[in-house]
Amino acid sequence: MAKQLNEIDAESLTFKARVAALGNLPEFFKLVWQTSRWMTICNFLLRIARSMMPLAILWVGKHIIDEVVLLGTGRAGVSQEFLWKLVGLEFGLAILTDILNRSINLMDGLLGDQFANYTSVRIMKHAATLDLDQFEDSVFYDKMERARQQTVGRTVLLSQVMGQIQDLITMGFLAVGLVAFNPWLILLLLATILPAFIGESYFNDRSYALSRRRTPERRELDYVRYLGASDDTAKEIKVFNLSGFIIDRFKTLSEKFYTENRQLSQRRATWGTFFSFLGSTGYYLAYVYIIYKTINGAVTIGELTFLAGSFRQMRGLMEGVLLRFTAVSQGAIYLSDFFEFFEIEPKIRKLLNAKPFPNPIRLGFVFENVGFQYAHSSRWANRHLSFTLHPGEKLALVGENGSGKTTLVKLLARLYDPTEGRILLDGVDLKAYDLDELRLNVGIIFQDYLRYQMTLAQNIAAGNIIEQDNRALIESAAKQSLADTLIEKLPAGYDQMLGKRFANGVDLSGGEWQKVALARAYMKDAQLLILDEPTAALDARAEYEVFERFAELTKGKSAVLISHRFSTVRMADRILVLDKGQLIEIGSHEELILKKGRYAELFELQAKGYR
Ligand SMILES: Nc1ncnc2c1ncn2[C@@H]1O[C@H](COP(=O)(O)OP(=O)(O)OP(=O)(O)O)[C@@H](O)[C@H]1O
Repeated sequence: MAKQLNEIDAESLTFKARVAALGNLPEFFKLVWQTSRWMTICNFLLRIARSMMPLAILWVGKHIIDEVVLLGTGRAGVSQEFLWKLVGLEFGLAILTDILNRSINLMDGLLGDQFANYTSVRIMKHAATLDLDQFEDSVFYDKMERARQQTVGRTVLLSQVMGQIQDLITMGFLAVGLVAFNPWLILLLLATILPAFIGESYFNDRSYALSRRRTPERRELDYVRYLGASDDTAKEIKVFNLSGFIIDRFKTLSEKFYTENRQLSQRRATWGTFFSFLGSTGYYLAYVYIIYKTINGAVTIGELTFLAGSFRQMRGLMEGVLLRFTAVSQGAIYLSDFFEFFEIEPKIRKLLNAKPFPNPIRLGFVFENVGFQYAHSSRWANRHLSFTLHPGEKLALVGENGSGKTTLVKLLARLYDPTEGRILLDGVDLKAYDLDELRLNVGIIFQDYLRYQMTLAQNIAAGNIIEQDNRALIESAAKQSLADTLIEKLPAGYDQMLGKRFANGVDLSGGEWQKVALARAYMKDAQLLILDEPTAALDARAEYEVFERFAELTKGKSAVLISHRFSTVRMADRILVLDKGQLIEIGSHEELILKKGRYAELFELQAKGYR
C-alpha cells in the first residue's frame, strides 16, 4: 500500500513525512526486480565492488608515499621493486574503477530504460481498466499525469538509491581507518555538513509543493504547447490566426512557472554557498589537525595523505549521502502518486460470478426508469427513460443537440452505469453480465471515432484487434462499410499508412475516414450494433448505400442509430425522440408523422430545407 500523500501535508513535508515516504521504496524495488532480475543483481554487485575502490586506492597510495620517503632517505638495502609493484597495483585499481564506473552507468541506463518501459505498460494496462467517467475527472487526470511522469523520473530514483547504498558502504570502509585515527573528526565533519542537509531538505520541500500545486497548470501548458505545434491543430490555428493567442497563453503560464522557480532557485543557490563554506571549514579544521600531528611525528607522510584523502572523500560522500537523502525521500514521495494511481479501482469491472452474455438475445434490452447524471454535474443527461429494444429491432434516436442520445447509447454499451433505474437484458440487470463478452457483443462506433495514424488494415482491425491478422475478415469489413472503394487510391493497399503524422502516410477525407471507422463495426459478430452519427460526413449516395448494406448485414440483429438525417432515421423500425434527456415520443416514422408531434415538426423542418 502506498504511503498516501494526503496523509502527508503536501505543502510542508516534515522530516517524519520524508522518512515515512521511504516506506514506498520496498514496493519500488519490487517493481525494479520485476523489470529485470539479472540486471538488478548485476547492478548491485557492481556497486559493491565499486564501493571498495576508494579505500583500496588510498591505502596503496599511502604505502607508495611511505616507500618514496624511505627511498629518499637513501638507506642502503632498500629496493625499488616493491614501490613499482605498488604503483602498478594503484594503476590497476584506477583502471578497474573506471571500468566499474562505466559498467554501472551502462547498467543504470539499461535498467532505467527497461523500468520506464515496464511501468509505462503497467500504467496503460491499468488505465484501460478504469471507467470512462474517471477519465473525465480532472483530479484523476492530474494523478495519471503525475504517475506518467514517474516512469521516467523514477529511473533517476533508481540510480540515486543504488548510489546511496554504494556510498554508505564506501563510507563504512573509510570510517574504519578514520575512527582508528580520531573519531571526533568524523563528528566534526558531520556537524558542519548537517546545516546543508537541513537547508537542502527545506528547499526540496518547497520545490515539491510548487510542482504539485502546479500540476493542473502544467497540464494546461502541455496542452497549449500541443495546440501551438501539432499537425492536428495546424489547419484551424492558421485559418483563425490563433497562433498569437496561443503563444500569449503559453508565455503567461510559462513565465509564471519561471518566476516562481527562479525565486526558489536563487534562494537555494545563496544558502547553498553558505552551507558549502561551513562544510569546507569543517574539512580544513580536520586537515590542519592531521598536519599538526604529522609535524609532531605522530603519523607518517603516507598516513597524512591517506588520512587527508580519506577525510576529503568522507566529506564528499557524507555531503552526497545527506543531500541525496532529501532527493531520495522526495522521489519516494512522488512514488506515492504513482502507487496511488494503481490504487484507483474501476466501478465497472468484470465480476467473478458474471453471467455469460445471452446468445441469441431472447427478450431484448429493457430500460426501466433509467436516469443518468455525469459526475460533477447537477443536471440529468437522461431521465425517466423506459422502453424496450426488442431482439432484431432497429431503433433510431432523434433529438436536438444535447438531448441525451449519445449518453443513452453509452449506458447501453455499459460505458457508464445508470444513476437511477436499471437496464435489463433478457430480464437480468446488464451489470450481471460478463464485461468482456458484453464488449464483444455490443459494437459501437462513435461520432468522434479515432483516426489512428496507423495502416488501413490496423484502422479497421481496431474493431476487434484479436483478428488483426485475419486479412479476409478485414477485407470483408471494408467491403461492407464501402471502405474498399479507397483501395485503388492507396499505393500500399491495406498496408497503407494513414494520416499525416508518419512517413508515407496518406490522409483521407472526412467521409473516407468515416467509412474506415464504420468498417470496425463489422469486425466482430456483435448482437447489438450502435452507430452514433456514423454517416454525417458521407455524401448522399454513400449514405444510402451504407444503410442499405447495414440493414441487410444486421438482419436479425439489434441496432441503434443516432442520426440527424431523417432519410436515415426513417429506415428504422421505431424512432425514439428525446428532449432534454427524456423520451417524448416513440413509434415508427409513419406513426410519428401522423402524430404531428416533435418528430413531425423536425422532419418537416428538414424536408423544407430540401424543397
Ligand atoms: N462527459 C460529459 N460530462 C458532463 N456532461 C456531459 C458529458 N457528455 C455530455 N454531457 C452533457 O449531457 C447532455 C447530453 O449529452 P449527449 O452527448 O448525450 O447529447 P446528444 O443528444 O448526443 O447531443 P449531440 O446531438 O450534440 O451529439 C448535454 O447537456 C451535455 O452537455
